[in-house]
Amino acid sequence: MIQDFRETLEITPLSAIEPHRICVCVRKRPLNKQELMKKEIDVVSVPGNGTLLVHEPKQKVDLTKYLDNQVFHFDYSFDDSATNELVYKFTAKPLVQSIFEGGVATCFAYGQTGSGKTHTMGGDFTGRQQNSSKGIYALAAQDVFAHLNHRKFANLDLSVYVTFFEIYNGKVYDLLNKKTKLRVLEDDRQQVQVVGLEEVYVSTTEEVIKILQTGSACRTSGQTSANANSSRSHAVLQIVLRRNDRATTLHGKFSLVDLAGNERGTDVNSYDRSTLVETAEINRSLLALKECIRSLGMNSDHIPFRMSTLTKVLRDSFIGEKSRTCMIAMVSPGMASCDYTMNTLRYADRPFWLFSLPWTRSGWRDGTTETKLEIKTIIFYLYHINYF
Ligand SMILES: Nc1ncnc2c1ncn2[C@@H]1O[C@H](COP(=O)(O)OP(=O)(O)OP(=O)(O)O)[C@@H](O)[C@H]1O
Repeated sequence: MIQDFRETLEITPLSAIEPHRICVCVRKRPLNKQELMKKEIDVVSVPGNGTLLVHEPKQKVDLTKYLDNQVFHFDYSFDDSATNELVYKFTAKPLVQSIFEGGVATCFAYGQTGSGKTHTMGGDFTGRQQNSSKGIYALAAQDVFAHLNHRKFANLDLSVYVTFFEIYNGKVYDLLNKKTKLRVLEDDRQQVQVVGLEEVYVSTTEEVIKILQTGSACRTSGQTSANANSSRSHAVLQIVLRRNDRATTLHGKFSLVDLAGNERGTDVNSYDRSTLVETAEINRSLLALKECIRSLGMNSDHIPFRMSTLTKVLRDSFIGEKSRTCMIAMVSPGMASCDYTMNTLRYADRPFWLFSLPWTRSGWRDGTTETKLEIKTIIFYLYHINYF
């Protein structure tokens, strides 16, 4: 049924859309060896134009079979044939320019365990070996050096630094300094500082790749039902541009975040206390991130960045006119992952949908409270009855 349905779909090639402050994309990975061996059915279709469909085979009471096709829309949707280079071109690449213009950019990889976050950010795997030059981290670094030497930005007199750290169970560990545990402090001007974080000066992509290899090797990992080498922490690579003045003033910052898997407790292989605490902490920080992105998209005056260490250290990403964010939601294509895939898509879909609501526009502030309340109620009611 899925095959027949797919043949009716019109495939649209990828094309760039107008850049905006928050970009939400989805990437489907191919079925892996184990899934192929188990003859798993691929239930995800990506016809292009930002659309992704999840097919759920169902049965009516009279036992006739039918397909329940759930449709999701994003800025971009990448199918299982997309390479890291292609994903990079439409997601993180447009953000590189913004940091040269003095902005703060953030790119998140989000998804279920084993859905391809580390593959996308850090590079493809051959067994346990990762090709770090083919991930979004390295591709972004390469572009940063290309911009640095471009005549348009050469007169800014900038230098490039990197930091690489992980957040595990709400604590920050420096991956470039023997996994030293660091404190996160907020000063009276609400500036968040990770005290003692190693910031390394770099002048070539190769240096960044070396740093990535050293740092990734220290990252906290474990085993889940979907991934034998699962990252249990959020990894953050920051590419920092500083002016070559006496105070090495901050010019722009790009944070590239490989988030821990969004699985529920049932996904992990052991049920000891530490695993449960770890899972609860991961889910809590992902919820905090969602709330911050939603508030950012709604132009809210209050961004709840204190809800978790992850959002605290990324405070700059949610505040300020010049901040730009890209979220890449990864999905596994197999039928067995269907529930998790739906969870990921709903997580990424909801804030995106909210951005187009009237209260996210500047003119909204001028309306009367009663009208605002009425419009909000009607829209929430329509959403509730699945009108959209
Ligand atoms: N687009 C892709 N093409 C080919 N292989 C992929 C793709 N995405 C992921 N994989 C493979 O799937 C496996 C799991 O991917 P990866 O480790 O990136 O998952 P993850 O989302 O980071 O998982 P976790 O949250 O458990 O760390 C790896 O062997 C990886 O090479």
